[in-house]
Amino acid sequence: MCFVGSTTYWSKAVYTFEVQFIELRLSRPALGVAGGAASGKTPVCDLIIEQLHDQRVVLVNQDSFYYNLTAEELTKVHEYNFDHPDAFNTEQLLRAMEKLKHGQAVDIPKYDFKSYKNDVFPARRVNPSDVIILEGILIFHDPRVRDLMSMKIFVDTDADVRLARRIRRDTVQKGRDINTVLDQYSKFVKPAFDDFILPTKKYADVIIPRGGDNHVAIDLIVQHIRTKLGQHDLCKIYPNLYVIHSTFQIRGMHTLIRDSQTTKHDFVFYADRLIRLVGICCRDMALVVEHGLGHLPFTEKQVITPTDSVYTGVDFCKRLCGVSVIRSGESMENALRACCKGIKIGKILIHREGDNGQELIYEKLPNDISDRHVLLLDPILGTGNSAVQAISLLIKKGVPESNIIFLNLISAPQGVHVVCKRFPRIKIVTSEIEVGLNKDFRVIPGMGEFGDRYFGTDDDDQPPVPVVPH
Ligand SMILES: Nc1ncnc2c1ncn2[C@@H]1O[C@H](COP(=O)(O)OP(=O)(O)O)[C@@H](O)[C@H]1O
Ligand SMILES: Nc1ccn([C@@H]2O[C@H](COP(=O)(O)O)[C@@H](O)[C@H]2O)c(=O)n1
Ligand SMILES: [Mg+2]
Repeated sequence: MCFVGSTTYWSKAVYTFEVQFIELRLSRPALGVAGGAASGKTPVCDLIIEQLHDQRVVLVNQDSFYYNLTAEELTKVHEYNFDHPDAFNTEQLLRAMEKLKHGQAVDIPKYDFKSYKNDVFPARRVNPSDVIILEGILIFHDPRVRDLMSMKIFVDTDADVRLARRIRRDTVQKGRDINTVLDQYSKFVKPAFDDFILPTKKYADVIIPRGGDNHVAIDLIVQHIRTKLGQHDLCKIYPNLYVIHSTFQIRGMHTLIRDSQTTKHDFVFYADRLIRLVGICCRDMALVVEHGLGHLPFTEKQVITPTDSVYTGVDFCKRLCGVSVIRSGESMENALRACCKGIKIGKILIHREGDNGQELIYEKLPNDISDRHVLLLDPILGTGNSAVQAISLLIKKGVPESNIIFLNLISAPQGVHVVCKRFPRIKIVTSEIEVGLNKDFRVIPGMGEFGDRYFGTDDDDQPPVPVVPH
C-alpha cells in the first residue's frame, strides 16, 4: 500500500473533497467478475488467481452475502427468487469490501446452498491482499458496489450453455431434481438475467466470451493487473513514495500531455489541471504530516453567516511554502497558488548537463524556510540528480528532511531510488511511475522537455491563442 494518513482527523474537517482523496489513496485494486449463473465466472477467477501466483489475491463471492431464509420462506423455498438483487445483503457486502480495500481483515460468511443459510459453517477470515476479486451474478447492479471496482469483467456465455451447465451442477453438486431446476430457471433465473444481470454488461471494461476457455482475455487481464501492481512494488520498497490513485480522468490528462502532437494551449491547460490535482493531494499530506507532529494545521474559527448565525469552522494552516526548481518547476506555481492561497514560493536554479554535472546557480528562499513545510516543485523526476541538489540545499537551510514533500508529475524508478535512498524521510508525491530512462537520461515514455512545451520555447511555431473577454 502506498498511502498513509489519518482519516479520523479529516472527518472533523469540512473538506469533503480532501477526505475522498485520502480514502481513494488508501485503496487496493479490486476486480469485479459478473455474468449469468453458470457462465464460468469461477474458472475465470481461478485462472486469474493462478496466473498471479506471486501476488496475494483474495476472492470474495457475492453468494456469501445471501440472506438467511426465514422459517416461513423455507417452507416455500421454490417461490423464493435467489436471482433478485433483494436476495443479497448488499450493505454487509459493502462493509466487507470497504474493509478489505483499506487493508483490514474481514470475516466472510460461508453460504450453504443446501440449507439456504450462511451461519451453518464458520465464517472465513480473509486477510488483506494486494488484489481483491469480487465475483457474482449481480455485483454490477448496485452503483455503490460497482464503483468499488477498478476493473469490471463480464463473462458472456450463451443462455443454452448456461442452462445446460446449471442443470448438471444443480443436480450433481446441489442434489436437486431436474424439474425443480427447470422450474426455477423459467420462473426466476431467466427473467432476472434479462432484467438485472444483462443490463449491467454495459458497465464492464472487459467482456469475456467463452469464460475460462478464453486464455487470451485472461492473459491480457493478468498483464494489466501486473502493470498496476508494478507501481505498488516501488511503493512497498519506499513507504514515503505516494502515487496518486489513477482514474480514467487522470489517465486521459496524461494521454494528452504526453502526446507529441498536443498543441501548446492544450498542453498547458491539461498540465495545469493535473498539477492542481497532485497539488491538492500534496497539500493534504503536508497537513496530515503537521497534524502527526502535533502542530494542528487548523485552528477553530467562528464566522457570522448572512442569516446572523454562528458557523464554527476552521482556519487554514499558513506554515507551508513552495520552492520551484527553475524553469519547469515554475509551471507548477499557479496550480500550487490555486490550492494554497497566498503561499510563499522560493526558487532554485540548477544547471544541468547530461546525467550529472549539476551546479546550483541561484536560490531565493523565504527567510523562515526552516520553520515551514516545503513543497518542492519539479514536474519530472528523472535521474534524481537535480532533486538531490535541491533537497540538499533545503536541508542546509535548516529544513528538516521530514518536512520536505517533493511534488512532481512523473517519476522514473531510477530517480525514485536515488532520492529515497539518500533522503529516506522526505516524501515524494507523483501521478505516474515511468518505465525508465533512455541512453540520454531522458524519462521514457515521458513527456519531452516540460519547460519548453509549457512555456512555448520548443521549435513548434504555433500562433498565440487570442484571449476572448467574458
Ligand atoms: N469452459 C467450461 N467448459 C466446460 N464446463 C465448464 C466451463 N466453465 C464452467 N464449466 C462448468 O459449468 C458449471 C458452472 O460453472 P461455474 O464456474 O460454477 O459458473 P459461475 O461461477 O459463473 O456460476 C461448473 O460445473 C463448471 O465446472
Ligand atoms: N440457495 C440458493 C442460492 C442461489 N442459487 C442460485 O445460484 C445462482 C448464483 O450463483 P452462481 O455461482 O451461479 O453465480 C443463482 O442463479 C441462484 O438462482 C440457488 O439455486 N440456491
Ligand atoms: Mg461460481
